[in-house]
Amino acid sequence: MHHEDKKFKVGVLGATGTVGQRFISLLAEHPYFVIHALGASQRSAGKKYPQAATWKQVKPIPSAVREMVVLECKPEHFAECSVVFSGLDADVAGDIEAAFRAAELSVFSNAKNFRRDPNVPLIVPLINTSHLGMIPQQQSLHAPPLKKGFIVTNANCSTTAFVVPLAALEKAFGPIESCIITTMQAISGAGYPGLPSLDILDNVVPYISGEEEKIEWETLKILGGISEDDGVKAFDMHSRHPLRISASCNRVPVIEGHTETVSVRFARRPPPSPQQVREALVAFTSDAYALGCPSAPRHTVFVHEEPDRPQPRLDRDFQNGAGVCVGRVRQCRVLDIKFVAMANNVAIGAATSSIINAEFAVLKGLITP
Ligand SMILES: NC(=O)C1=CN([C@@H]2O[C@H](COP(=O)(O)OP(=O)(O)OC[C@H]3O[C@@H](n4cnc5c(N)ncnc54)[C@H](OP(=O)(O)O)[C@@H]3O)[C@@H](O)[C@H]2O)C=CC1
Ligand SMILES: N[C@@H](CC(=O)OP(=O)(O)O)C(=O)O
Repeated sequence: MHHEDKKFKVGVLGATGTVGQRFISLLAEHPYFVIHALGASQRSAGKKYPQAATWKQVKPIPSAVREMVVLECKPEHFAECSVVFSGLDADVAGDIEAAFRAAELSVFSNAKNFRRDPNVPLIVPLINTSHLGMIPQQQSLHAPPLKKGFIVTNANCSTTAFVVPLAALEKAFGPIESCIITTMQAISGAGYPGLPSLDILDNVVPYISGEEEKIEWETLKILGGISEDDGVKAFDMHSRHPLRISASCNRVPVIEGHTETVSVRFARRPPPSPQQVREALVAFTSDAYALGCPSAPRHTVFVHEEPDRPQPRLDRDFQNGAGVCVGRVRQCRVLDIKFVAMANNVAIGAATSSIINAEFAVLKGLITP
Protein backbone atom coordinates (compact mmCIF):
# COMPACT_ATOMS: atom_id res chain seq x y z
CA MET A 1 0.00 0.00 0.00
CA HIS A 2 2.71 2.48 0.96
CA HIS A 3 5.92 2.79 -1.06
CA GLU A 4 9.10 2.56 0.99
CA ASP A 5 9.60 6.37 1.00
CA LYS A 6 5.94 6.97 1.96
CA LYS A 7 6.00 4.68 4.98
CA PHE A 8 5.73 6.16 8.46
CA LYS A 9 9.07 6.24 10.26
CA VAL A 10 8.72 4.53 13.61
CA GLY A 11 10.82 4.10 16.72
CA VAL A 12 10.89 1.16 19.13
CA LEU A 13 11.45 1.92 22.82
CA GLY A 14 12.67 -0.99 24.93
CA ALA A 15 13.93 -2.43 21.64
CA THR A 16 16.29 -4.93 23.29
CA GLY A 17 13.62 -6.67 25.44
CA THR A 18 11.24 -9.56 24.80
CA VAL A 19 8.46 -7.34 23.48
CA GLY A 20 10.87 -4.96 21.72
CA GLN A 21 12.38 -7.85 19.75
CA ARG A 22 8.95 -8.99 18.66
CA PHE A 23 8.21 -5.43 17.49
CA ILE A 24 11.36 -5.49 15.40
CA SER A 25 10.50 -8.84 13.81
CA LEU A 26 6.95 -7.74 13.01
CA LEU A 27 7.94 -4.29 11.72
CA ALA A 28 10.79 -5.54 9.53
CA GLU A 29 8.53 -5.95 6.51
CA HIS A 30 5.51 -3.88 7.39
CA PRO A 31 3.42 -2.24 4.66
CA TYR A 32 2.88 1.04 6.58
CA PHE A 33 5.85 1.36 8.96
CA VAL A 34 9.62 1.40 8.66
CA ILE A 35 11.94 1.16 11.68
CA HIS A 36 13.94 4.36 11.98
CA ALA A 37 15.27 4.46 15.56
CA LEU A 38 15.74 2.08 18.49
CA GLY A 39 15.83 3.05 22.17
CA ALA A 40 16.77 1.22 25.35
CA SER A 41 18.58 1.93 28.63
CA GLN A 42 21.93 3.64 29.11
CA ARG A 43 23.43 0.15 29.37
CA SER A 44 22.58 -0.44 25.70
CA ALA A 45 22.82 3.08 24.27
CA GLY A 46 25.77 3.61 21.94
CA LYS A 47 26.06 -0.08 21.05
CA LYS A 48 25.09 -1.60 17.72
CA TYR A 49 21.81 -3.47 18.14
CA PRO A 50 23.24 -7.03 17.88
CA GLN A 51 25.71 -6.24 20.69
CA ALA A 52 23.02 -4.65 22.89
CA ALA A 53 20.26 -7.27 22.54
CA THR A 54 20.20 -10.94 23.47
CA TRP A 55 18.23 -11.85 20.35
CA LYS A 56 15.76 -14.69 20.98
CA GLN A 57 13.48 -14.59 17.94
CA VAL A 58 13.10 -17.40 15.39
CA LYS A 59 13.90 -15.07 12.47
CA PRO A 60 17.37 -13.47 12.37
CA ILE A 61 17.81 -9.79 13.22
CA PRO A 62 16.61 -7.84 10.14
CA SER A 63 19.60 -6.62 8.11
CA ALA A 64 18.70 -2.90 8.39
CA VAL A 65 18.47 -3.24 12.17
CA ARG A 66 21.85 -5.02 12.47
CA GLU A 67 23.58 -1.76 11.57
CA MET A 68 21.53 0.50 13.84
CA VAL A 69 22.99 1.97 17.01
CA VAL A 70 20.74 1.88 20.10
CA LEU A 71 19.84 5.31 21.44
CA GLU A 72 18.82 6.63 24.83
CA CYS A 73 15.03 7.02 25.08
CA LYS A 74 15.01 10.80 24.62
CA PRO A 75 12.43 12.36 22.27
CA GLU A 76 15.04 14.45 20.44
CA HIS A 77 16.65 11.23 19.11
CA PHE A 78 13.27 10.23 17.64
CA ALA A 79 12.29 13.58 16.13
CA GLU A 80 11.94 12.15 12.61
CA CYS A 81 9.52 9.44 13.74
CA SER A 82 5.73 9.85 13.70
CA VAL A 83 5.05 6.81 15.86
CA VAL A 84 6.88 5.04 18.66
CA PHE A 85 6.09 1.56 19.90
CA SER A 86 6.97 0.99 23.54
CA GLY A 87 8.09 -2.24 25.14
CA LEU A 88 9.69 -0.38 28.04
CA ASP A 89 10.10 -1.75 31.51
CA ALA A 90 7.24 -0.38 33.62
CA ASP A 91 9.71 1.15 36.08
CA VAL A 92 10.68 3.73 33.46
CA ALA A 93 7.83 3.71 30.91
CA GLY A 94 5.72 6.38 32.65
CA ASP A 95 8.14 9.31 32.45
CA ILE A 96 9.59 8.33 29.08
CA GLU A 97 6.24 7.83 27.33
CA ALA A 98 4.91 11.10 28.78
CA ALA A 99 7.95 12.94 27.39
CA PHE A 100 7.46 11.41 23.94
CA ARG A 101 3.79 12.39 23.91
CA ALA A 102 4.68 15.95 24.94
CA ALA A 103 7.12 16.01 21.97
CA GLU A 104 4.14 15.32 19.63
CA LEU A 105 4.85 11.64 19.01
CA SER A 106 2.11 9.02 18.83
CA VAL A 107 2.96 6.39 21.45
CA PHE A 108 1.57 2.83 21.34
CA SER A 109 2.55 1.18 24.61
CA ASN A 110 2.54 -2.25 26.20
CA ALA A 111 3.45 -0.99 29.62
CA LYS A 112 0.88 -0.75 32.40
CA ASN A 113 1.67 2.82 33.47
CA PHE A 114 -1.06 4.69 31.57
CA ARG A 115 -3.71 1.97 31.35
CA ARG A 116 -5.72 3.48 34.20
CA ASP A 117 -5.43 7.07 32.99
CA PRO A 118 -8.99 8.39 32.48
CA ASN A 119 -8.03 9.95 29.13
CA VAL A 120 -5.86 7.16 27.73
CA PRO A 121 -7.50 4.40 25.70
CA LEU A 122 -6.79 0.80 26.78
CA ILE A 123 -7.34 -1.05 23.55
CA VAL A 124 -7.43 -4.72 22.64
CA PRO A 125 -7.55 -4.15 18.89
CA LEU A 126 -9.79 -7.13 18.20
CA ILE A 127 -12.61 -5.56 20.25
CA ASN A 128 -12.53 -1.92 21.32
CA THR A 129 -10.82 0.23 18.70
CA SER A 130 -13.76 2.64 19.17
CA HIS A 131 -11.93 3.84 22.31
CA LEU A 132 -9.53 5.71 20.02
CA GLY A 133 -12.31 8.31 20.15
CA MET A 134 -10.79 9.49 23.46
CA ILE A 135 -7.64 10.80 21.75
CA PRO A 136 -8.90 14.35 20.96
CA GLN A 137 -9.85 14.86 24.63
CA GLN A 138 -6.46 13.52 25.78
CA GLN A 139 -4.74 15.99 23.45
CA SER A 140 -6.90 18.96 24.41
CA LEU A 141 -6.40 18.42 28.16
CA HIS A 142 -2.62 18.30 27.82
CA ALA A 143 -0.77 21.50 28.73
CA PRO A 144 -0.09 22.84 26.16
CA PRO A 145 -2.73 21.12 23.98
CA LEU A 146 -1.25 18.62 21.54
CA LYS A 147 -1.78 18.35 17.80
CA LYS A 148 -0.26 14.95 17.08
CA GLY A 149 1.03 13.48 20.33
CA PHE A 150 -0.98 10.91 22.26
CA ILE A 151 -0.63 7.66 24.20
CA VAL A 152 -2.62 4.51 23.45
CA THR A 153 -2.04 1.47 25.64
CA ASN A 154 -2.81 -2.18 25.07
CA ALA A 155 -3.81 -4.62 27.75
CA ASN A 156 -2.05 -7.04 30.00
CA CYS A 157 -1.45 -10.26 28.06
CA SER A 158 -3.65 -12.42 30.33
CA THR A 159 -6.50 -9.93 30.10
CA THR A 160 -6.25 -10.02 26.30
CA ALA A 161 -6.67 -13.81 26.06
CA PHE A 162 -10.07 -13.94 27.72
CA VAL A 163 -11.53 -10.47 27.15
CA VAL A 164 -11.80 -11.17 23.40
CA PRO A 165 -14.14 -14.18 23.77
CA LEU A 166 -15.99 -12.27 26.51
CA ALA A 167 -16.63 -9.37 24.12
CA ALA A 168 -17.88 -11.80 21.48
CA LEU A 169 -20.29 -13.35 23.97
CA GLU A 170 -21.59 -9.99 25.21
CA LYS A 171 -22.18 -8.91 21.62
CA ALA A 172 -24.26 -12.03 20.94
CA PHE A 173 -26.02 -12.60 24.27
CA GLY A 174 -25.92 -9.35 26.24
CA PRO A 175 -24.13 -8.62 29.52
CA ILE A 176 -22.06 -11.18 31.38
CA GLU A 177 -22.80 -11.03 35.09
CA SER A 178 -19.82 -12.89 36.53
CA CYS A 179 -16.66 -14.59 35.36
CA ILE A 180 -14.09 -16.84 37.05
CA ILE A 181 -10.73 -17.24 35.36
CA THR A 182 -7.61 -19.27 36.15
CA THR A 183 -4.46 -18.56 34.15
CA MET A 184 -1.48 -20.75 33.22
CA GLN A 185 1.00 -18.10 32.06
CA ALA A 186 4.15 -18.54 30.00
CA ILE A 187 7.61 -17.67 31.32
CA SER A 188 8.20 -15.11 28.54
CA GLY A 189 5.51 -12.95 30.17
CA ALA A 190 8.10 -12.09 32.78
CA GLY A 191 10.51 -10.65 30.17
CA TYR A 192 14.09 -11.81 29.57
CA PRO A 193 15.74 -13.67 31.30
CA GLY A 194 12.54 -14.27 33.26
CA LEU A 195 12.35 -16.71 36.15
CA PRO A 196 15.42 -18.75 37.13
CA SER A 197 15.16 -22.29 35.68
CA LEU A 198 15.37 -23.71 39.21
CA ASP A 199 12.18 -21.84 40.10
CA ILE A 200 10.05 -22.77 37.07
CA LEU A 201 11.20 -26.19 35.74
CA ASP A 202 9.24 -29.10 37.24
CA ASN A 203 7.03 -26.54 38.92
CA VAL A 204 4.02 -24.21 38.99
CA VAL A 205 4.27 -20.84 40.75
CA PRO A 206 0.82 -19.78 41.98
CA TYR A 207 1.54 -16.05 42.18
CA ILE A 208 2.27 -13.25 39.68
CA SER A 209 2.54 -9.89 41.38
CA GLY A 210 -0.32 -7.50 40.56
CA GLU A 211 -1.67 -9.72 37.78
CA GLU A 212 -5.05 -10.69 39.26
CA GLU A 213 -5.91 -7.08 40.09
CA LYS A 214 -4.94 -5.96 36.57
CA ILE A 215 -7.13 -8.60 34.93
CA GLU A 216 -10.11 -7.73 37.11
CA TRP A 217 -9.78 -3.98 36.49
CA GLU A 218 -8.67 -3.79 32.85
CA THR A 219 -11.52 -6.00 31.66
CA LEU A 220 -14.07 -3.47 32.90
CA LYS A 221 -12.43 -0.58 31.05
CA ILE A 222 -12.08 -2.57 27.83
CA LEU A 223 -15.64 -3.93 27.78
CA GLY A 224 -17.23 -0.65 28.86
CA GLY A 225 -18.19 2.05 26.40
CA ILE A 226 -17.45 5.76 26.43
CA SER A 227 -20.12 8.02 27.93
CA GLU A 228 -20.38 11.77 27.44
CA ASP A 229 -21.68 14.34 29.90
CA ASP A 230 -21.62 18.09 29.11
CA GLY A 231 -19.12 17.41 26.33
CA VAL A 232 -16.73 15.55 28.66
CA LYS A 233 -16.02 11.94 27.74
CA ALA A 234 -15.39 9.16 30.26
CA PHE A 235 -14.82 5.41 30.11
CA ASP A 236 -17.91 3.87 31.67
CA MET A 237 -16.11 0.85 33.22
CA HIS A 238 -18.89 -1.57 32.30
CA SER A 239 -20.86 0.18 35.04
CA ARG A 240 -24.24 -0.03 33.33
CA HIS A 241 -24.08 -3.81 33.81
CA PRO A 242 -21.71 -4.50 36.71
CA LEU A 243 -19.48 -7.49 35.89
CA ARG A 244 -17.87 -9.39 38.76
CA ILE A 245 -14.56 -11.07 37.91
CA SER A 246 -12.38 -13.36 40.01
CA ALA A 247 -8.93 -14.19 38.62
CA SER A 248 -6.27 -16.65 39.86
CA CYS A 249 -2.88 -16.42 38.14
CA ASN A 250 -0.18 -19.07 37.85
CA ARG A 251 3.20 -19.26 36.11
CA VAL A 252 3.82 -22.56 34.31
CA PRO A 253 6.84 -24.00 32.45
CA VAL A 254 5.68 -22.96 28.96
CA ILE A 255 7.80 -20.56 26.93
CA GLU A 256 5.15 -18.68 24.93
CA GLY A 257 1.34 -18.65 25.09
CA HIS A 258 -0.95 -18.00 28.04
CA THR A 259 -3.67 -20.65 28.58
CA GLU A 260 -6.73 -19.82 30.69
CA THR A 261 -9.79 -21.65 31.94
CA VAL A 262 -12.84 -19.40 32.01
CA SER A 263 -16.37 -19.81 33.45
CA VAL A 264 -19.10 -17.25 32.83
CA ARG A 265 -22.63 -16.49 33.96
CA PHE A 266 -24.87 -14.45 31.66
CA ALA A 267 -27.44 -11.92 32.88
CA ARG A 268 -29.89 -13.32 30.33
CA ARG A 269 -32.01 -16.26 31.47
CA PRO A 270 -32.09 -18.89 30.14
CA PRO A 271 -28.44 -18.67 29.12
CA PRO A 272 -27.18 -19.68 25.66
CA SER A 273 -26.27 -23.31 25.01
CA PRO A 274 -22.65 -24.41 24.40
CA GLN A 275 -23.45 -24.77 20.68
CA GLN A 276 -24.87 -21.21 20.52
CA VAL A 277 -21.73 -19.97 22.29
CA ARG A 278 -19.47 -21.79 19.82
CA GLU A 279 -21.37 -20.27 16.89
CA ALA A 280 -21.19 -16.77 18.37
CA LEU A 281 -17.43 -17.06 18.90
CA VAL A 282 -16.86 -18.27 15.33
CA ALA A 283 -19.05 -15.49 13.90
CA PHE A 284 -17.28 -12.69 15.78
CA THR A 285 -15.12 -10.47 13.53
CA SER A 286 -13.04 -7.50 14.54
CA ASP A 287 -13.50 -4.00 13.14
CA ALA A 288 -9.73 -4.04 12.61
CA TYR A 289 -10.02 -6.95 10.19
CA ALA A 290 -13.07 -5.46 8.49
CA LEU A 291 -11.24 -2.16 7.99
CA GLY A 292 -8.26 -3.96 6.44
CA CYS A 293 -5.58 -3.72 9.14
CA PRO A 294 -2.79 -5.86 7.65
CA SER A 295 -1.91 -7.59 10.95
CA ALA A 296 -5.48 -8.36 12.06
CA PRO A 297 -6.30 -12.09 12.01
CA ARG A 298 -9.05 -13.50 9.79
CA HIS A 299 -10.35 -15.59 12.70
CA THR A 300 -10.67 -13.24 15.66
CA VAL A 301 -11.54 -16.24 17.84
CA PHE A 302 -10.65 -19.64 16.39
CA VAL A 303 -12.80 -22.35 17.99
CA HIS A 304 -11.20 -25.80 18.23
CA GLU A 305 -13.46 -28.84 18.09
CA GLU A 306 -10.82 -31.35 19.26
CA PRO A 307 -11.28 -32.16 22.96
CA ASP A 308 -7.65 -31.44 23.87
CA ARG A 309 -7.09 -28.04 22.22
CA PRO A 310 -6.01 -25.25 22.38
CA GLN A 311 -2.47 -26.02 23.52
CA PRO A 312 0.23 -23.33 23.64
CA ARG A 313 2.95 -25.34 21.86
CA LEU A 314 0.65 -26.30 18.99
CA ASP A 315 -1.50 -23.18 18.63
CA ARG A 316 0.57 -20.13 19.60
CA ASP A 317 1.80 -19.38 16.07
CA PHE A 318 -1.53 -19.90 14.30
CA GLN A 319 -2.33 -16.69 12.36
CA ASN A 320 1.06 -15.37 13.46
CA GLY A 321 -0.18 -15.34 17.05
CA ALA A 322 -2.63 -12.52 16.24
CA GLY A 323 -5.90 -14.21 17.21
CA VAL A 324 -7.31 -15.96 20.27
CA CYS A 325 -7.88 -19.73 20.34
CA VAL A 326 -10.79 -21.20 22.28
CA GLY A 327 -11.78 -24.81 22.91
CA ARG A 328 -13.70 -27.13 25.22
CA VAL A 329 -16.83 -24.96 25.20
CA ARG A 330 -19.22 -26.74 27.54
CA GLN A 331 -21.82 -26.35 30.25
CA CYS A 332 -20.69 -25.24 33.70
CA ARG A 333 -22.66 -26.66 36.61
CA VAL A 334 -21.88 -23.63 38.83
CA LEU A 335 -22.01 -20.70 36.39
CA ASP A 336 -23.41 -21.17 32.83
CA ILE A 337 -20.65 -21.93 30.33
CA LYS A 338 -16.97 -22.77 30.61
CA PHE A 339 -14.17 -22.90 28.04
CA VAL A 340 -10.39 -22.75 27.56
CA ALA A 341 -8.75 -19.72 25.93
CA MET A 342 -5.16 -19.42 24.69
CA ALA A 343 -3.35 -16.41 23.30
CA ASN A 344 0.25 -15.71 22.38
CA ASN A 345 1.35 -13.35 25.16
CA VAL A 346 4.13 -11.76 23.13
CA ALA A 347 2.06 -11.39 19.91
CA ILE A 348 -1.61 -10.44 20.43
CA GLY A 349 -0.80 -10.16 24.15
CA ALA A 350 1.79 -7.46 23.43
CA ALA A 351 3.56 -6.31 20.23
CA THR A 352 0.92 -7.38 17.68
CA SER A 353 -1.78 -5.51 19.61
CA SER A 354 0.19 -2.26 19.54
CA ILE A 355 0.84 -2.68 15.83
CA ILE A 356 -2.81 -3.36 14.94
CA ASN A 357 -3.83 -0.37 17.07
CA ALA A 358 -1.41 1.78 15.08
CA GLU A 359 -2.59 0.34 11.75
CA PHE A 360 -6.17 1.17 12.71
CA ALA A 361 -5.13 4.71 13.67
CA VAL A 362 -3.40 5.12 10.28
CA LEU A 363 -6.48 3.94 8.40
CA LYS A 364 -8.64 6.35 10.43
CA GLY A 365 -6.31 9.27 9.66
CA LEU A 366 -5.22 9.74 13.29
CA ILE A 367 -1.52 9.59 12.46
CA THR A 368 0.13 12.05 10.14
CA PRO A 369 3.76 12.00 8.95
N1 LIG B 1 6.45 -10.12 27.87
C1 LIG B 1 5.14 -10.06 27.74
O1 LIG B 1 4.47 -11.06 27.41
C2 LIG B 1 4.40 -8.79 27.99
C3 LIG B 1 5.04 -7.63 28.45
N2 LIG B 1 4.31 -6.49 28.66
C4 LIG B 1 4.96 -5.25 29.12
O2 LIG B 1 5.82 -4.75 28.11
C5 LIG B 1 6.96 -4.13 28.70
C6 LIG B 1 8.23 -4.83 28.23
O3 LIG B 1 8.23 -6.17 28.68
P1 LIG B 1 9.37 -7.20 28.29
O4 LIG B 1 9.82 -6.98 26.90
O5 LIG B 1 8.86 -8.51 28.70
O6 LIG B 1 10.57 -6.71 29.28
P2 LIG B 1 12.15 -6.92 29.16
O7 LIG B 1 12.67 -6.89 30.55
O8 LIG B 1 12.47 -8.10 28.31
O9 LIG B 1 12.65 -5.57 28.38
C7 LIG B 1 12.63 -4.31 29.00
C8 LIG B 1 13.14 -3.22 28.06
O10 LIG B 1 13.14 -1.97 28.77
C9 LIG B 1 14.43 -1.36 28.62
N3 LIG B 1 14.79 -0.55 29.81
C10 LIG B 1 15.00 -0.96 31.07
N4 LIG B 1 15.37 0.07 31.85
C11 LIG B 1 15.40 1.17 31.06
C12 LIG B 1 15.73 2.55 31.27
N5 LIG B 1 16.11 3.01 32.47
N6 LIG B 1 15.62 3.40 30.22
C13 LIG B 1 15.25 2.95 28.98
N7 LIG B 1 14.96 1.65 28.72
C14 LIG B 1 15.03 0.78 29.74
C15 LIG B 1 15.39 -2.52 28.47
O11 LIG B 1 16.60 -2.07 27.87
P3 LIG B 1 18.06 -2.71 28.26
O12 LIG B 1 18.19 -3.98 27.47
O13 LIG B 1 19.00 -1.65 27.80
O14 LIG B 1 18.07 -2.93 29.73
C16 LIG B 1 14.58 -3.44 27.56
O15 LIG B 1 14.69 -3.02 26.23
C17 LIG B 1 6.76 -4.19 30.21
O16 LIG B 1 6.18 -2.99 30.63
C18 LIG B 1 5.83 -5.37 30.37
O17 LIG B 1 5.13 -5.28 31.57
C19 LIG B 1 2.98 -6.47 28.37
C20 LIG B 1 2.31 -7.55 27.92
C21 LIG B 1 2.98 -8.80 27.71
N1 LIG C 1 2.25 -9.89 33.70
C1 LIG C 1 2.41 -10.54 32.43
C2 LIG C 1 3.26 -9.68 31.53
C3 LIG C 1 3.22 -8.22 31.83
O1 LIG C 1 4.26 -7.62 31.81
O2 LIG C 1 2.05 -7.65 32.09
P1 LIG C 1 1.78 -6.07 32.26
O3 LIG C 1 2.12 -5.42 30.97
O4 LIG C 1 0.35 -5.95 32.61
O5 LIG C 1 2.67 -5.55 33.38
C4 LIG C 1 3.01 -11.90 32.68
O6 LIG C 1 3.77 -11.98 33.62
O7 LIG C 1 2.77 -12.84 31.95
